[in-house]
Amino acid sequence: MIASEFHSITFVGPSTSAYLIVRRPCLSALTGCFDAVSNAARERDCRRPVLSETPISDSGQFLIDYSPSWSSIKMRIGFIGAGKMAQALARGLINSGRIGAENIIASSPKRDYQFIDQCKTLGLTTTHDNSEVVHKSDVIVLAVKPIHVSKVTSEIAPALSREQLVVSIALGITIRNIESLLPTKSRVVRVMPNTPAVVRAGASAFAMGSACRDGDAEIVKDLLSTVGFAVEVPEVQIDPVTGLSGSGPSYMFAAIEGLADGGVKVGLPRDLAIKLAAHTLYGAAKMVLETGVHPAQLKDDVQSPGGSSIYGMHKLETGGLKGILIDAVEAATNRSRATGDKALPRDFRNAEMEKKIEEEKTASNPNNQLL
Ligand SMILES: NC(=O)C1=CN([C@@H]2O[C@H](COP(=O)(O)OP(=O)(O)OC[C@H]3O[C@@H](n4cnc5c(N)ncnc54)[C@H](OP(=O)(O)O)[C@@H]3O)[C@@H](O)[C@H]2O)C=CC1
Ligand SMILES: O=C(O)[C@@H]1CCC=N1
Repeated sequence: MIASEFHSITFVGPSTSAYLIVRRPCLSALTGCFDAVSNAARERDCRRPVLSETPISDSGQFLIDYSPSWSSIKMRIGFIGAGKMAQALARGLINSGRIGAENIIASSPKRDYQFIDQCKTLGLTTTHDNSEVVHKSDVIVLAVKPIHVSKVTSEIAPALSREQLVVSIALGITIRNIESLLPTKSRVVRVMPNTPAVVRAGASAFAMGSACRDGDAEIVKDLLSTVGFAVEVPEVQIDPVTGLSGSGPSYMFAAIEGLADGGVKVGLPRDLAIKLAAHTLYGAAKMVLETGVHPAQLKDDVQSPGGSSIYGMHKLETGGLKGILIDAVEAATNRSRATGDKALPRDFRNAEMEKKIEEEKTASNPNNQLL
């Protein structure tokens, strides 16, 4: 807790609100007082506190409301790396109306104007200085390729405080590794999102680091739920999530393309074929989610005896459709695991890891290229 930011808490009424005197109206002020506030809240059987957006008096008095979610806090989000996934998340968050573009900053080393133009179109603040992102953010998203993680963590470490949450979306890099690269007790969360976050139809899983506080999982879930489905998982499941939903949009785009090619082959115009294919995947996914019926049953409902779809299905199974999908998820999961191991600085590897990395190099990645 930063003493200069925290003055006192006075409870008002039985359970739903209190006054907190702080000097700065930002999340760090609230999270800085978090222990005191949550202890007081727990005693009163209250839920997570939310700070009012504006002072209710000239003396820096803010209202804490215990009933709503964290979403009304003015959270500042910083992206280290402003590539495809960072932009998808930023665009999804902004389009939700929950986070203003003025509260998002993104950094990239590129001094050409493409990155700046893309971010400016979104209304984001941009910088080439990663520490500036840290200075201006409550939540810092590491959105760089795995090979750049150790470099950017060493750059941001001196500027980082325990009041900030570090969210890594980097392929394969473990929480333990990121924690080792940052100051002791840094609050680290590992997230695997996917690009449909851009249209707020993402699927993300997250795992909490060892120094995270009560309430951090809610902050992350709240943010990710703004751009789609979000679920907390044990970290051991993050590589499998990467193989399935993190990488999955690419499989599904290929499926749409393939279905559309089929449509074109049998005489449909290309643009119509793409629309029909996309709506078909969208509708099938929506049915699974909204009916709760097992996909095998929904598939059977389409296939009349001797009808067209069982003929199509026979072709797909002759080609091993489900087996290929299983192989794809498994291969991508293994690639995620191996990438994380290889991207570790040598100091963090042990003999067992080195052996696994060497085996993986020879078996499945003869060129051993890092991403
Ligand atoms: N794309 C996807 O669908 C998903 C990606 N991810 C993960 O997200 C991370 C980013 O992926 P993605 O957005 O696709 O990749 P991109 O290459 O599009 O973005 C990476 C960004 O990081 C920037 N960068 C490189 N070095 C630094 C540095 N030292 N400081 C700050 N920024 C730097 C790059 O700039 P420059 O272009 O100048 O090199 C680029 O803008 C990866 O770890 C990936 O595995 C996770 C889930 C899904
Ligand atoms: O392929 C990649 O590197 C990233 C990770 C998950 C999806 N895309």
